[in-house]
Amino acid sequence: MRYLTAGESHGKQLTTIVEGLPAQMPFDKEKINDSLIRRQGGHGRGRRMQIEKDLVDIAGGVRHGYTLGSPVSLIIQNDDFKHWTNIMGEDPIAEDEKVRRTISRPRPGHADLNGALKYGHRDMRNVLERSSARETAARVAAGAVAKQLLQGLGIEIIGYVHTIGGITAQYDSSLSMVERIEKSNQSPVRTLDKIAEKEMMDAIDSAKKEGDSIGGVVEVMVEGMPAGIGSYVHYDRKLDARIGGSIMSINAFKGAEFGVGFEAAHLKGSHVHDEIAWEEEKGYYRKSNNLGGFEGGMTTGMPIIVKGVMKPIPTLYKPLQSVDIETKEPFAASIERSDACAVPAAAVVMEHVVAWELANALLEQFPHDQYTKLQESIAAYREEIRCF
Ligand SMILES: Cc1cc2nc3c(=O)[nH]c(=O)nc-3n(C[C@H](O)[C@H](O)[C@H](O)COP(=O)(O)O)c2cc1C
Ligand SMILES: C=C(O[C@@H]1CC(C(=O)O)=C[C@@H](OP(=O)(O)O)[C@H]1O)C(=O)O
Repeated sequence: MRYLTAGESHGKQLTTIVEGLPAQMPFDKEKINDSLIRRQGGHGRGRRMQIEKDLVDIAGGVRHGYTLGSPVSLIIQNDDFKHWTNIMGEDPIAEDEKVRRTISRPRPGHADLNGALKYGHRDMRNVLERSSARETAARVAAGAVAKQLLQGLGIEIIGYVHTIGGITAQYDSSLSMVERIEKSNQSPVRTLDKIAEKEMMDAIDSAKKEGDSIGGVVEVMVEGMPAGIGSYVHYDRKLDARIGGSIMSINAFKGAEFGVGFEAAHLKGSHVHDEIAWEEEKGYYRKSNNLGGFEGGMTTGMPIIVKGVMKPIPTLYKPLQSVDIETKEPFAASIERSDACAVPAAAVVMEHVVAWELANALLEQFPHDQYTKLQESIAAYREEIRCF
């Protein structure tokens, strides 16, 4: 499976094309809309999210609630476009107007300067429009399709906030998937800890008041993946590496860790490696899950637990020093609007990019043109490894 996204932040629309889905897969557009709405929410978002109401339009690949096996085309309108038609329109504009609207002041921490240098854009709007995390709506749409593929195979996934601005959620690690889904969805900062939730919101509010921004850590949990998905035989087939790469590709994400992750540097092997056991009903399992569901680039069959760290939002009301690329003079950056914290939204994004990698790996290992055949193959494989 593969997908492409197109569209600028203040352009007409975002387009996602998903190719390689099996035919006959139940397809519920409302599930995509639920994911899109979840991504938009969260304490700390800026004014743009009051303008947008992300809803998907299906423009191909689906008929009467089932996939056809042809590319699925997903469209999300940018409601803000109506305010940007002369800035973002495709027709040429008068030279003086162009000069007046040119952005020549790069923001530290964003893609502005590097993108301008690389593509030769003297107007950095040509960079920021596509480097904007508006594109994550298109990725969530693709991931929401992947989630539907996973659900029919008994695989559930949820993302929630672990840390915001140094406040870390404390939650019972034995919380079930259903409890995690409920708590994450009910929380305005998508965390599982009510007490931390209040502190996180306060941290966001005070950063905002100071004209600053904060980042955090997001965790994704997956249940129901069979063991042995991915491969150890080649670097680019290691599923944990692929997931890590896709997490790092989310705007502002700076790292990913599985299970105990970086903490492994301080622990003895006997406190890291998960002992193996077997029972007739569930087959092989681990007595602990310190490695977060991966060994040798393959799933262990235990829940996947993966975290991603998001840096603070780069666009700040509090000015940072930069250099105007026209005058080469230093200036203190000032802005019109921005999120103060988008970690809750990023939890939803990460959930969906991980879902995509899992669905893709399953289809790679069990290639099928028809969804029911994929379901049968996975069921047979589960049975085969249970009594292996
Ligand atoms: C959901 C989400 C919302 C974001 N909102 C903003 C924002 O309002 N302002 C901003 O400057 N950056 C925002 N970012 C981060 C930038 O898009 C990101 O820092 C930028 O693309 C540069 O990429 P890098 O940080 O990965 O190097 C957001 C990121 C995510 C995931
Ligand atoms: C539009 C979204 O996020 C945007 C991501 C973003 C950035 O620089 O990444 C900057 C802001 O855009 P604007 O300048 O239009 O306010 C955010 O609102 C979204 O998440 O849908």
